[in-house]
Amino acid sequence: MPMAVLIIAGLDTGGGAGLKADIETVSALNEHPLPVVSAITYQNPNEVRGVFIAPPETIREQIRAVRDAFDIRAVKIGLIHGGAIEAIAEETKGLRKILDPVMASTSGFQFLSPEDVGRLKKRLVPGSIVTPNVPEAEVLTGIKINSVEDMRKAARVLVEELSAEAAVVKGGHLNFTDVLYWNGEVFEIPGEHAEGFTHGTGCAFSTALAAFIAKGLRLPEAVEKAKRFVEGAIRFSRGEGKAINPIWELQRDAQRWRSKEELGDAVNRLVKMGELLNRHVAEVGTNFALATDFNEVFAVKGRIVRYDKTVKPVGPVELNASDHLRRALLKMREFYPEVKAVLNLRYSEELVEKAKKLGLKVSFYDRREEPEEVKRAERGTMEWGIETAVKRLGERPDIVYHLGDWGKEPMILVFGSNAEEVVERVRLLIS
Ligand SMILES: Cc1ncc(COP(=O)(O)OP(=O)(O)O)c(N)n1
Ligand SMILES: Cc1nc(C(=O)O)sc1CCOP(=O)(O)O
Repeated sequence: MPMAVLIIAGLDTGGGAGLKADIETVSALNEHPLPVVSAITYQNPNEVRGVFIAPPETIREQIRAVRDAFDIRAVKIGLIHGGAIEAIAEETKGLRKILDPVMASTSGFQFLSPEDVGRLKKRLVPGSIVTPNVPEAEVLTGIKINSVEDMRKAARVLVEELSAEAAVVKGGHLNFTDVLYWNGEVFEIPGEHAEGFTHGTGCAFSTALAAFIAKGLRLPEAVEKAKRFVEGAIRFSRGEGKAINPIWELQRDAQRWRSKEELGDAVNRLVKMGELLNRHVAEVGTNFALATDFNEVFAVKGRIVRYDKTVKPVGPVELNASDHLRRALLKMREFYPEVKAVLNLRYSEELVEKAKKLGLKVSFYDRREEPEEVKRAERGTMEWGIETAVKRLGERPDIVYHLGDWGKEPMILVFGSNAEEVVERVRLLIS
């Protein structure tokens, strides 16, 4: 049965941080969110314009309503106002609290005054698991933090002098290592830089921590899992809200499933063109790649090869079963994100002419023009080639070909906005 997690936080109208991120986080981790609105912010992905503070009594009544009906296993406290601190402290007495001391937005809007910070230290830090980032830990402890050693000192002060149950000082602003001080022990949780949007990371981390605590995990394990959850939420973040994506795992898995099905069906239709396709299969084999919205790429393991008079896929459709096409596709998607699929055919003038006659947009690159530094680099040729072809045409190419080079087979790449479109283009080209 899902565990109830009480969330006291503000609403971000931009849909990036605050309650929306918190509710998604708890739901994604399969627990039950109990959202208590502490403030309504007027913000978009670029700026916080203002904030309406919920009166303390409305926060009190919201908490009471759910305390009376749910078995609350953890409380996450995010953006709050100084005036509500007393009510929150009273109404959450006896509950396990995770306090994200939100002081300012990344864009610079100040949520807590110095007096409010003083009240927070006195009334909510004691007994809570506090999750400050480096600037917040500096304000709370007065310690200047430039190293992991300084993070350890700050975490220790939060527990031993300010009476927190535990402190997690997050190293995102420093070196990605988080420092947990708990039960007299220091734990270092290393992390890695994840590429993506980071707005809302503090909210998602503390809420994921609350959800893992609600599941009954020991604190060090809960911190480790919350950190990995947030790394995924950054890596699989999406452009709309310019923020982390707490439901990344659900969306990623759904997209993986759909893409595998779509490509599998398309490969089946393609191999039905066996005899016609046979002579257009490249010497190195033909592969067929399909990208998800998260830029994960499926392809045919072992490629599609000639087989007697027909063709056959060597293995099944799998994630990361392509190197060349994956890189070509991802580069094309940097210019044209709507392009999702690509397939390679053996080069022939006949196919290029046919493509032009069909009205497809054709471009090319010449490997002999590849700059020396790209040639020397391990893996830059496909990316350079696609960029060159895109820039040469000045619009989205449907077909990109190259004439090969020493030891490199000439090739035609057929792009499409989905796997079916690529199959259809191949059908028209070879028929
Ligand atoms: C309603 C609301 N709550 C929290 C924040 C802070 O978000 P952000 O600036 O992205 O900082 P982190 O949560 O990522 O540390 C907010 N802007 N709005
Ligand atoms: C080997 C090769 N070179 C290509 C090119 O366009 O230059 S296409 C290709 C075949 C597909 O490779 P993969 O299975 O790594 O995607």
